[in-house]
Amino acid sequence: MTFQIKQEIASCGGKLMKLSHPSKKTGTEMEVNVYLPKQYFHKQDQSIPVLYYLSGLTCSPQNASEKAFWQPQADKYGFALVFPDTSPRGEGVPDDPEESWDFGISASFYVDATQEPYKKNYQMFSYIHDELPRELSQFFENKGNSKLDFVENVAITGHSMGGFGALSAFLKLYPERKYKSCSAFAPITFPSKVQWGQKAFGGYLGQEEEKWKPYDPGHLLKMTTNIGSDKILIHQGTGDPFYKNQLKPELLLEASKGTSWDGKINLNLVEGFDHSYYFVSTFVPEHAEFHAKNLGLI
Ligand SMILES: N[C@@H](CCC(=O)N[C@@H](CS)C(=O)NCC(=O)O)C(=O)O
Repeated sequence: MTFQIKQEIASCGGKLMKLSHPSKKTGTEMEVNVYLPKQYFHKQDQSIPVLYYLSGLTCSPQNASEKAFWQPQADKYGFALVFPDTSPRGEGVPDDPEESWDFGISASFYVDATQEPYKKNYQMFSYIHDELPRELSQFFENKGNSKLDFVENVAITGHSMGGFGALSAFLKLYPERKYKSCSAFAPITFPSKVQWGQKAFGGYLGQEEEKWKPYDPGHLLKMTTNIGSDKILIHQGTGDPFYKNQLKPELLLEASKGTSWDGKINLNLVEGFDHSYYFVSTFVPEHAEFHAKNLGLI
């Protein structure tokens, strides 16, 4: 199984590669964008770390590639970027019976579904955190001047549903130190407590709330022990229409009280910012610096 190169686009000092590949996990062709920073094109002694960016509801890999402005930051510090898709797509992939944009296609919530008819294709947790990094490593092995590290020296971030996906994966895989750092832009922080999350978890994982806990950051904080000085960086705009009813970062802070994550969640409420990429791109430089430090680049 390998990748097809759909397009290679010169961007900033490096190159954006638009790729697609057949996924065993989702049973579909998956699109993914990879940004190779300028350092990739000059021989490096050290391998180049990777930052994964998970997008929000209604997105494809294109939204963040085009308007989050990560590329100059990747060049500044020397990390590569991976922008996966937000769900499986294509013929036969079940969508939301209500035809809403908050569930189904482009709304996978990055979990491994256990419920019919979703479980066949909606295996996004295993796809993103296991299959995709392995496949990318193989594809890029012995290509170009530099080695890319898709598996070990990696960090994760995301926006909205993708912010949830980043928090969830970081905490769920924390015992094995899969991701060196985690940040999020306007994330859904405690999905079990809000309508978007209840609909998604109910549909993909079933109605039993116990089955939601292993993906829910609000519960994972209690199930995972912070072993050092690890912090999570979050920005949330106060003018975001989803802030008070779906995202609710205060719930995460509350849930962290008395746990090993108490005081380790750096929540920045930023006055007036909305939910859009105008907001995301404004705070990308701060998140880039945070991850660059944790990836050992500065
Ligand atoms: N389609 C929804 C908005 C959904 C939305 O805001 N999606 C965010 C992530 S949750 C996004 O990134 N949208 C794509 C974009 O801004 O490029 C609406 O009509 O209200």
